[in-house]
Amino acid sequence: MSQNPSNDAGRRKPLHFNAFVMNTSSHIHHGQWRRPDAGQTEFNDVNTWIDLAQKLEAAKFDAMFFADVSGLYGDADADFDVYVNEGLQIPSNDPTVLLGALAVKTKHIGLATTSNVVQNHPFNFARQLSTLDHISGGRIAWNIVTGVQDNGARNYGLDALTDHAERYRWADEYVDVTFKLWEGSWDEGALLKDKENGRFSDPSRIHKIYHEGPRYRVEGPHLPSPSPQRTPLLFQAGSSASGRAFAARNAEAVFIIAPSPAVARELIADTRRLAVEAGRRPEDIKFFPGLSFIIGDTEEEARAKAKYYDEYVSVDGYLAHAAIVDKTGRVYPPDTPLAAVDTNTMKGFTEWVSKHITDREPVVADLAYLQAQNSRVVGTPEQIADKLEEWQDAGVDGINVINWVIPGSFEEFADKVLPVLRERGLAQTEYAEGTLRRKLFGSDHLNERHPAAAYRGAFAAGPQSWVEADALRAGVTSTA
Ligand SMILES: Cc1cc2nc3c(=O)[nH]c(=O)nc-3n(C[C@H](O)[C@H](O)[C@H](O)COP(=O)(O)O)c2cc1C
Repeated sequence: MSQNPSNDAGRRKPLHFNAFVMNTSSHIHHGQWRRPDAGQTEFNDVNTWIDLAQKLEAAKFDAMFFADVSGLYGDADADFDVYVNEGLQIPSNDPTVLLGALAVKTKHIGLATTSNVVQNHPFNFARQLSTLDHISGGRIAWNIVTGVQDNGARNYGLDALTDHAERYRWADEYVDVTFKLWEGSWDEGALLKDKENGRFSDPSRIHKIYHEGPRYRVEGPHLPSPSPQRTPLLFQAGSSASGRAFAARNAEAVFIIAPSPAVARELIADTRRLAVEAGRRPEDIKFFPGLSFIIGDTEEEARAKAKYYDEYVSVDGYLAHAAIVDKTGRVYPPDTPLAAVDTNTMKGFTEWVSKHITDREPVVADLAYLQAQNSRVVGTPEQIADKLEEWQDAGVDGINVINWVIPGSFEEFADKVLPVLRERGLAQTEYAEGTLRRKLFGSDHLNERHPAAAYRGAFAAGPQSWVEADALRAGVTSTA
């Protein structure tokens, strides 16, 4: 679908801006934590995050987006010295827990956490996010990830990272359980708080879900009552064929790393096409590339700053982060041609990079190069605004702003770039009222085209015991 980024008056539509962060010292731009102005070394201190969240809210960022991992990157059995030396996502703290603190210290900004299907049982996870959605007044988003680390899988009792296609089947069942709990278990009006008649809730409007699948058996009901959004806003970040199909069915926002607006355009068009095939509309999914900015009042100043940032670059760090392992968990050397890579990890990212480097043989080190160089925009606020217009013309709806240092990168972006973007209509000046989903899509709840909506009101007429549930499933199986 072609996007029309301008409104009737010819002004640009605002892009959404997320601050992309991680509860650790070295997230994306490795080595920068050594800079004197880098505050991310103090990530254990909750005030680092509260201060940042409040600054971002004052600047009208749409959301704070926390990445997360379940273990270490790299070779499954090699030493992990490089990660520890670099502070590369170890030590790191749980973002979902942190959101509880940020929720009470902010009022408007969206709060997105990343959680891998391996790390938490869906019943417990659904309860945690409902609780956070209550605490925050409906500002929670979930970045659904399936994990990319062997070590992350081994931390949860598996021998190795689950096969790529199977990970997405796992994610399908995982989200299915959460959708049943969030959307179907409690009907509207079930919560009474009727002091006179002594009825807290209405049992006829609260349902067990009797979910049974290959990995999970969950009876329900959901323990929390419905939170403002019920289902949190759903982010996703995979871009392989299975990843795009999963996003097309389930995601409301997709985080992409694209080497150029042209590649983003292709990826977006394809995912939107798949969304339509899945019964949704192209505009039901918003796309966010990750970009970082080096901002100068003049071009010379911006270039000089880039040189200074480069002095702190850790090549070892970028290579270690981009390390791609084969299916037995062994790291490919950086000069391995991408055509020779057979991986279970970042399949989509690897495929899209190989497809779009056409002037030479793409190699594993190009993945590190892309993170380090291609995602950065160096220039004056006006030049940055021009670049963002190019991304918007390619169909993106917002930007995940990747930081070099905390809080400086976001302060600079807020002070220097956002005013120029606002003049062009490219950034919001005020928050819209209501939940995060209402701010982005105009309604508190998932729209009726989303698969989770099918569970609304579905369980009153459904099975009322495991015996009935099993019989129903057996019937469905035998007629299938
Ligand atoms: C931009 C981007 C950000 C991601 N962030 C995370 C993350 O924070 N935690 C995580 O476990 N995986 C993360 N991933 C991994 C994806 O969720 C996914 O598991 C991976 O890309 C493999 O899926 P694919 O082959 O479909 O792309 C990210 C991937 C991309 C492209």
